[in-house]
Amino acid sequence: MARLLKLLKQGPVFCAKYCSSAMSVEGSKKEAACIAVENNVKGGVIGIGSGSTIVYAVEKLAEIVAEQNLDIVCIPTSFQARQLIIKHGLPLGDLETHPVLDVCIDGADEVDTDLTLIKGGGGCLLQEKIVASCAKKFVVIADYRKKSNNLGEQWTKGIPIEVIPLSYRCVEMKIVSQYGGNIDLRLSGESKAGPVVTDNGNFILDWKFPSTLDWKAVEIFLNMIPGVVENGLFVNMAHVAYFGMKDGSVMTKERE
Ligand SMILES: O=C(CO)[C@H](O)[C@H](O)COP(=O)(O)O
Repeated sequence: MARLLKLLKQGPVFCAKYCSSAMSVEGSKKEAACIAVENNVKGGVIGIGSGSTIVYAVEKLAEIVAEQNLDIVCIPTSFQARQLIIKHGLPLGDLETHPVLDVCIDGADEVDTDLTLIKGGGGCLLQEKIVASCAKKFVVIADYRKKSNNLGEQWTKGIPIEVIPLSYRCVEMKIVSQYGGNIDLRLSGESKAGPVVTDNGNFILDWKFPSTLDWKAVEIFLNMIPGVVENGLFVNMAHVAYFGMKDGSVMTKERE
């Protein structure tokens, strides 16, 4: 109890839930997702992110919509998100009819102390960034492995960059000549020979950057390269992050 009281006094970083047993990664994703939905969804237009953590958020959303008879519309950020919304019987909308969202909830691959994010581990960064940019509030949900002091400490696969297929070699060369590091074209693996093709028909480059950089400058540089459609750096976008911690607590970090 003393530890709980101490955590509750920690200003914007506080413990929303506490239990003493060690939590699995999946358990911590679920805790973060549930608290984020409880705290941020009161109805209205909701952006639904992609990945494994968002699955728990949609389950919780379906639960509270049924319990509280909430009036919502869900805007998907990917094919996966659309299927999740449909599976749970939630109202499906799009940006054409709902260009302003009340809140967007999404996972992340890494979150630094400024709430700068790397996203796109699941290859959905383009639609994720578009939908998040239309939301009055962008809420990130993540397990403890995603919380980091500097980008690259936790997520070692690099910054995903969505590119028009014919441009991928030229884009690679321009990035490496400006900043260094190395780049892999993301491949499908065993499911299909050849590159991953995004929901938008593009390729993904994963850039392993050499050091901590000025992320806003990098984001702008990347998006100025002809052939780049979007990159997985989300700078000054997230308003709040919920981290499910190993001890079962949920840590909340707001952008300063
Ligand atoms: O950006 C994403 C997909 O493009 C995901 O939100 C990110 O990869 C986190 O996924 P998970 O919740 O499975 O850890």
